[in-house]
Amino acid sequence: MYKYLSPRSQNKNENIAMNAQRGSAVLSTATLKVKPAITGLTENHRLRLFSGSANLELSQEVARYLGMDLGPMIRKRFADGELYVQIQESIRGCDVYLIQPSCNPVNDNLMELLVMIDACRRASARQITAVIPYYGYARADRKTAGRESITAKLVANLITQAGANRILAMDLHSAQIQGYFDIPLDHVYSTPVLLEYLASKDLSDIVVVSPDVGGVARARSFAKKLNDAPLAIIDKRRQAHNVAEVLNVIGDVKGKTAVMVDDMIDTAGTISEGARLLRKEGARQVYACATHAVFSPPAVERLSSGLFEEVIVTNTIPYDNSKNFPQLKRLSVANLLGETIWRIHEDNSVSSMFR
Ligand SMILES: Nc1ncnc2c1ncn2[C@@H]1O[C@H](COP(=O)(O)O)[C@@H](O)[C@H]1O
Ligand SMILES: O=P(O)(O)OC[C@H]1O[C@H](OP(=O)(O)OP(=O)(O)O)[C@H](O)[C@@H]1O
Ligand SMILES: [Mg+2]
Ligand SMILES: [Mg+2]
Repeated sequence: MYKYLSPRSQNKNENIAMNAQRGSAVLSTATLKVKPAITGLTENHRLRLFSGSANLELSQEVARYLGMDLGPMIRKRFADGELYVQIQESIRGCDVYLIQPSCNPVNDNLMELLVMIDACRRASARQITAVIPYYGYARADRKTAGRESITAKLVANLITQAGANRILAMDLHSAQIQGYFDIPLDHVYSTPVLLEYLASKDLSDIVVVSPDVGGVARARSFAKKLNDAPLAIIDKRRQAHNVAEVLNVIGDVKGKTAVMVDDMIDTAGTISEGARLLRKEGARQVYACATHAVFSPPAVERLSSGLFEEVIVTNTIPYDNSKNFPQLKRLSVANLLGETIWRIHEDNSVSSMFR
């Protein structure tokens, strides 16, 4: 499976080494490959990285991995609240990567992404890739009742219409969102980062649990990579928006270490109600893993109430450290995103990172 580097030195002249081994790539110092972005070797296809304001810290980490700086960009608001963006260097003929998760405030962050894409298109960028570590509006992925919008599709239309040529997204809420785009979309997963951390904990007698039906494929794949651990599935219903009700657990959890896996934790209703049921059914320990820490109130209260040994999330969404709680572990997906950007730029396989 793909093995990512621990944060690299900020030395811009440092090279990344890639050593392909049996279809998976292991980064090592054995074979060095100089990045064109650093050396200017392929000047026509220069890679440029820009960040929106949604998660600057993550963008900076990605830039560090790639051994480059974030491109200069002015972003400000006019007196009336409208947004102004100007790229501060020529990007004519460049391959531009715009990093912007559409997290809360979702409409502002989404609009900023659209304006950035439009600015790059009008500045004659050769290719524009929208790097969207967290895709907002993803849960509106179908009509669950009459006269609703499929907003995830609307967002895909907006991003495409703005001028993006390609999307890089991480752990989309549902796989079908890939098909909402008619431009290439690389879908990557935080799994290698989560699994590496779990491996360091040396847990035994694991059962991987999907907290709802939508998470089954994700949990099954996770279980396979955890030495073919058994799978359990929770039957969750929603009688109202933002209200999760768990009915039953399918599978044996008694005496086991339950590792719940989900794409996101929002209000934490799903994961905490699920954990309560797992405890009731005799699970010895409960770990929660999720890529996107949306953490809308009262998530922190629910997650720190003693149901979990640990709550393991990533940094696709920025986190207010004042809301930390003892069980929270935040892992970085910056190197994984950086490696993916590099592979896209170099026309190398992305899927082989996750075999
Ligand atoms: N952002 C959202 N927060 C909470 N619930 C949402 C959001 N966007 C759409 N929804 C609703 O979630 C359910 C999804 O249906 P599932 O069968 O649970 O996938 C649906 O009622 C959406 O309106
Ligand atoms: O923390 P919460 O506020 O409970 O929200 C997070 C949950 O909501 C979504 O599932 P959804 O209800 O869409 O069900 P699905 O995964 O089966 O589509 C998401 O996949 C999480 O499971
Ligand atoms: Mg859903
Ligand atoms: Mg779910």
